[in-house]
Amino acid sequence: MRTVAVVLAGGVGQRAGLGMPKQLARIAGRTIIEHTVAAFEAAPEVDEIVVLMAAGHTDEAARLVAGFPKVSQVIEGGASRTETTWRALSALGTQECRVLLHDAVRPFVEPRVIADCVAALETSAAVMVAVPTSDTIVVTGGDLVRDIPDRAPLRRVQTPQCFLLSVVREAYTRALADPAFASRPATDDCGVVLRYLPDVPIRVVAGSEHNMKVTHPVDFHIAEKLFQVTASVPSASPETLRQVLSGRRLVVFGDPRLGGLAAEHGALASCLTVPVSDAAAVREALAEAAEAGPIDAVVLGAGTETYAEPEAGPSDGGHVGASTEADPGQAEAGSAPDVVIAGHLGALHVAEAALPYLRDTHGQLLLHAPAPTGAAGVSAAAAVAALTRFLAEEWSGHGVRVNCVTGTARTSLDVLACGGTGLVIGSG
Ligand SMILES: Nc1ccn([C@@H]2O[C@H](COP(=O)(O)OP(=O)(O)OP(=O)(O)O)[C@@H](O)[C@H]2O)c(=O)n1
Ligand SMILES: C[C@](O)(CO)[C@H](O)COP(=O)(O)O
Repeated sequence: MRTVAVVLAGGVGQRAGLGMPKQLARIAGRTIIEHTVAAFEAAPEVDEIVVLMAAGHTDEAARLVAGFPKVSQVIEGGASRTETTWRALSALGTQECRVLLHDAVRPFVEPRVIADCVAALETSAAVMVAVPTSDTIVVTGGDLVRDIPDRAPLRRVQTPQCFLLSVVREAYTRALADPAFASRPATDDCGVVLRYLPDVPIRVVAGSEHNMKVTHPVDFHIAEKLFQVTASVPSASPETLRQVLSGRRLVVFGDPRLGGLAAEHGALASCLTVPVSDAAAVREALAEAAEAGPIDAVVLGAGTETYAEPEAGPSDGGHVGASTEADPGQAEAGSAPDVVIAGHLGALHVAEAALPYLRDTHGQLLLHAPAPTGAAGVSAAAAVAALTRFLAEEWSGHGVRVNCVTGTARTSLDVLACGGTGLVIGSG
């Protein structure tokens, strides 16, 4: 039986107050709806994704999700969440399937939650995701407290809410035929099943505190921070790496290991050993590399391993390897530590020089952040992370992705292959 994830993005986001649907707001360089669709695209249990989008924004949604092969339809949503769900159910045809109804504005849904939901559908026709409440919940009447229910069995409800199609469709058919439903609509899909098919048990799967719903203005700040601390990339398979890298031209400043590893997967990698603290030298080197053909990715290498040599004393802030700085003594004695000069300034120089080439190929810039050790390392790493997020946002208009990594050459390849932007992997 196929499993279809339905991403409900039909709302207008009134409470968020952006003046546009909040699912189109960017967090960590990507719209919320893209993050959410990406979560289901990556879930092996999901075969197909159907997107329901607010009226007037379906073309934009279709453009945003065009790169996700599992997306089969982008449909206009309804005036209420219930109506949007009904449109989705109507679009799914008559053949039985598993349906995962998910709020587009819950972009942090975790692989474990999706897997648990699909597994629970093996034995239950209706599945809800929920977490215990850490607040005391009260029942009010006017401005008075009427009751304080026992907190232990209370749960806060999340999505996805998952069903066999025939079951959820029957519940909605009954609800829409009931004149009382319009005056007291359900706030979630399990509520429709509970009210109209009370004999169908609804299984509860443990949700996650990360699976927040972006609803109010403050949630954008929380979500941005959550993306920063939870960012990770899956380990790409050799087939994926070959698919992504084969025939692609990579220019790597420093880090010959990364260039070599990329070449093993079919990339055409050029490793440049120019001093990245010299903006003109970086520009010239890239111009020369571009003579050989379009550039798909530019990497500022020489990260962790080069900066965090154990023998580097705190006085010099770590040294920059010869692979990045042809002449490590280039940075003037007594000036900023090399880790700042090559790590931060080098990132600025490489980014500035790379944009014209990456714009042409809709390519990717990958910056290696210095290891966040010592005052110089910590501040340089933070600067490169902030630069990454800023450029990811700014360059998304050019179709150029920007990511940052502190880690091994292999992790860098995973980041190059992951399709994300604005990611800071391996440090905050
Ligand atoms: N007519 C609607 C209303 C809501 N939703 C979706 O249901 C999810 C949860 O709804 P909510 O947070 O209330 O989103 P909005 O309706 O956009 O927000 P608001 O109520 O503040 O306007 C969102 O992904 C939203 O896009 C939908 O598909 N169709
Ligand atoms: C479905 C839901 O996310 C479960 O908590 C919630 O009920 C949606 O409510 P909203 O008012 O449409 O955001």
